[in-house]
Amino acid sequence: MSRPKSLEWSSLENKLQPWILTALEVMGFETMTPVQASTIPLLTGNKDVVVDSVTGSGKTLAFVIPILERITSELTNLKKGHFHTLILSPTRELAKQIQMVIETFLEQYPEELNAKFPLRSQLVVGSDSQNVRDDITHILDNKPAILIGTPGRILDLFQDPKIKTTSCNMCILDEADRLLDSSFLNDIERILRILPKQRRTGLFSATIKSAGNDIFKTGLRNPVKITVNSKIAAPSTISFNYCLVTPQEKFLQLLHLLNNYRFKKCIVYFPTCISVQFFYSFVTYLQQNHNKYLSEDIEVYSLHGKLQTSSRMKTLNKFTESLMHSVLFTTDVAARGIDIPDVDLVIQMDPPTDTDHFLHRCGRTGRLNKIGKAVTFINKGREEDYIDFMEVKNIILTPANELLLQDTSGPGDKFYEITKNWLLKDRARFDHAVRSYVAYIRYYSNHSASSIFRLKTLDYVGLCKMYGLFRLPRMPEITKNFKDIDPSKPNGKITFGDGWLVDPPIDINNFKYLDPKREESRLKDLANLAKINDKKKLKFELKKKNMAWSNNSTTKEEKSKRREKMQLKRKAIEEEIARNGDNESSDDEINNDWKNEILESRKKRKQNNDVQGQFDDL
Ligand SMILES: Nc1ncnc2c1ncn2[C@@H]1O[C@H](COP(=O)(O)OP(=O)(O)OP(=O)(O)O)[C@@H](O)[C@H]1O
Repeated sequence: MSRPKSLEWSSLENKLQPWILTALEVMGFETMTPVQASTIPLLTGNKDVVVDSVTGSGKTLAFVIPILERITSELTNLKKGHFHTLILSPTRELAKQIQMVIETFLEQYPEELNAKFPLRSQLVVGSDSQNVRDDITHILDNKPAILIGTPGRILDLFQDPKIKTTSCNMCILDEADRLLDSSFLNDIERILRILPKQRRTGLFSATIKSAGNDIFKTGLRNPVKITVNSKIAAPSTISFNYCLVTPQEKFLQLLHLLNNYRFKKCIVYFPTCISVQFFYSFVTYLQQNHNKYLSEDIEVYSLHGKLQTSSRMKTLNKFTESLMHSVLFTTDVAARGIDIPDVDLVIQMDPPTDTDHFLHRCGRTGRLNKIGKAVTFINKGREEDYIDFMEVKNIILTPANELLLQDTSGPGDKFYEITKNWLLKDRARFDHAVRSYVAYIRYYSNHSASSIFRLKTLDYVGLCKMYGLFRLPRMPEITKNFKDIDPSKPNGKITFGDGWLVDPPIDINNFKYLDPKREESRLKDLANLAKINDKKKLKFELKKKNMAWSNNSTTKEEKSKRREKMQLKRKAIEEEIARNGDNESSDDEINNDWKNEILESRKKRKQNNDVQGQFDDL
């Protein structure tokens, strides 16, 4: 099969089924895109494919049409528990989106055919409202020919003997390089081993090169590589800009840009889930109380991997369908594949740790010949080398500082006061800010371009101010780095010149939670702590008076048991930090802020053990 000479649907050698052509007409897709013209004949005609084509170039239809063609040209009734095609996606949102595209086609599937050969699809993703048993019941009742899912949940499904994989003759990996990276590879290999060897396999991505030779772990047979526009890394309709900012003014500058630049829909990428949560609640407060910073006419949504599936899907729908100027605060969970045609502005609060993510994030705009703008904030005086670094990767970033508020000295300090005062009204906000800050340092320390994004040169004070903090959270990284920079500070104790970070402007013991229950439990903890301190004091006094207090105290045996227990606990915490990617976990200074982070994340994991994959954790 060769690529058709024109982009007309009718020019395909194997004519498409009439109902598929009707569906294309209804959708208004008059001609094929180049990637569709190249891929459809091959995948329909029994070839394995590896497809590399920029974001927004129409890869979804390049596999959806061959799937529907192949199923309906065979027209066989599936036995109970069997399915025909498996589509794998790294995120639930993308899986849902693919299913919606398939369902749009199926609306045109003729009734008389459907009566004899029903053709259905089913989503198989982690969800708060449906467990894997529900998935199985649905599959047994509805006999879907196409399953679209995320790797973890598909693997769970395949553990049930009622699900039969022997009829599966096609498997698609969308965002294949992501599915083949270390966090998913194991699951993908297990899934592919379960599927029949005699099947067609298709790999699709805008950054497939990153998967390297791992593509052959998918059991491809004589694959055809399809590369569209190999010289360009991104669609030419996207203008790539950067703005130089300082951490302290970064959020203020974001709001200024959103208030002043004309856009329809904008996606703002933050480096962590917790910073999305933090800035989303802050911006909601600002819109209600200080709307000069962000007009109430702009709708803001938040989407990240810690939200339950149903609310993630709802948010994405609302953002997609909104007719207002709307902004989505999100993480890399919405970086790949998500197709919202009206997005004309993408802002990255920080460059992503991975260059591929840069392309995928920016690729949410400028899709299929539409114009889009992608702005990346870069820390002034520290990260400018990133511009050259991206040029080497064929992405030319041009300056757009005119988008920024020009004189920030006064407004910047005023904005910090507003952020800080908002924090001071509720201790929960302060905790949230500390955790966001800690997570940010973790993100920064894991940056792949570590020679540009260096912890040692980070503006810690500015960063604290961005979160409205008034004291520097204790972290081994910071203590270490500042010890190195300023050895005159004894034991790494940091004073930061003006000392504002070590001397909180409030009595920390009287810093209250607004939530009465939380406050009650804090007061209880405080009282217990006081008791422990009293006990310690008493022991100390008794010892001083040289009295025999050993009868009251614990035996040596008990003490050594307790010490052992403490050591085990400490080891567990250190291991948890190591698992979370902190390469300084061996440091003795396991500090309170890290512990709080871990305890909090454990609590959350208990509440929602449904969270899936590392990517979805973002
Ligand atoms: N033949 C076509 N004619 C017009 N529009 C099309 C055609 N094919 C796809 N589109 C539209 O183009 C947009 C981008 O398509 P799609 O989401 O498949 O891109 P993609 O290459 O998968 O992007 P990404 O790499 O970001 O996942 C969608 O809105 C889709 O509806």
